[in-house]
Amino acid sequence: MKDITFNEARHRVDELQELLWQYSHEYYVLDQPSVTDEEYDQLYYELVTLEEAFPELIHLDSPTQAVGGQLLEGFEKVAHSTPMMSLDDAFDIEELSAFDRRLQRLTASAYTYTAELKIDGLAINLRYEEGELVEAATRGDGTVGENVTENIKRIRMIPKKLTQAIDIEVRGEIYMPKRSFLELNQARELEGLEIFANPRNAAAGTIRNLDPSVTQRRKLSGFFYTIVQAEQYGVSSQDEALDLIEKLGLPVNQEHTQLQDIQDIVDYIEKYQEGRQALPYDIDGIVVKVNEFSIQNQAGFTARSPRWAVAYKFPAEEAET
Ligand SMILES: NC(=O)c1cc2c(N)ncc(C(N)=O)c2s1
Repeated sequence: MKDITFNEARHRVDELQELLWQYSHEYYVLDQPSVTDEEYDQLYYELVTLEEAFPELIHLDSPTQAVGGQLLEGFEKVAHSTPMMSLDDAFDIEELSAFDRRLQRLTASAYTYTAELKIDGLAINLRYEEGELVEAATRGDGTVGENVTENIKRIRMIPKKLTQAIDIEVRGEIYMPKRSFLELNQARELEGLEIFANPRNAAAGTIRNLDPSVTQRRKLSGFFYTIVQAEQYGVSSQDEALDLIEKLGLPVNQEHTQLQDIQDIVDYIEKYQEGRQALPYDIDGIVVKVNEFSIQNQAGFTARSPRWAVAYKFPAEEAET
C-alpha cells in the first residue's frame, strides 16, 4: 500500500464503509446490485487492508467487523423483556371484515390501519445498549428464546451500531433472499449435501448453526417492524415507529403503507397476492395493524396475540412444476 497519511486513510475508510453498506443494501434489499461481487470484494479487501494498517480506524459497524469467532457450545437461553406474541390469522376477506367489526366494538375513536408484508423468515429480537448491538435472540416459545448474538453479528445488513447511542429493543424477521437461497442450494447440491426446502428453513438452519462462520458465508438479511415499549421513544403510531426504526439505521421493508379501511386493505392484498413472485424475498401474507398506539392500547391482547393486528395469509403457493 502506498504511503498515505492518517487523515487520507480516515477519509478513504469512511468512503469505503459508506460504499460497502450501499452495495449491500442494493444487493440484499433492492436485489439490484450496481457492482459485481468481484468489485465489492476488491473494495472490501482495500478496507480490511486499511483497517489493518490503521487499527484505530476500525469502527464497530464496519462491514469487516463480522469475521472470525469461535464455535459456540450451544445457545444460551434468553428471557424476552415482553413476550414475542404470534398473530391471529385471517384466510379470507370475511375474516378480515370480522376483525374490523370486533375493533369497532372495542373503541369509539377513529383509527387507521398500516399494512405490511409478512416476511417468511425467522423472528428475531435485537437489544442495543448505547446504540451498540449487545444481544440477539430468537422467538423460541415466545417467552424464552435462544441467544444467537454471534450469528446475527455476522449479517452484513444488521447494523452493529445504530445512528443514535440509545438503549432500545427492536423486533423483526431475518430472511434469506431468494437469490441467495438458489445459490446456496446449488452449492449444496454440488457438494452432495441435502438442500433446503425453502428460504425460511435455510435462514432458520443458518441462524441455528453453532458455527458463526456459517452465517458469515450465507447471505441473510432482515426487516424490522417493532420497537419494544415504542411510546417511550416519542412515537405514537406504527407508521412513526417504522420511520424511527429506519432512521436508526435498521432495514425496514418499504412496501408498508397507511390505509383507511378494509377495502383499501383488500386492494393492497390483491396487489401483493399477484406481485409477490417478483419480490426478491418470500412473503406468506400481509400483516394488518391498527396504526394508532392509543387504539392498540385500548384493544389490548388475548393470551396469545394482539387484538389490534391480524395476519392475512395467502393460499399456499402451488409447488413449482
Ligand atoms: N408474529 C408477529 O407478530 C409478526 C410476524 C411478522 C412477519 N413475519 N413479517 C412482518 C411483520 C410485520 N411487518 O409486522 C410481522 S409481525
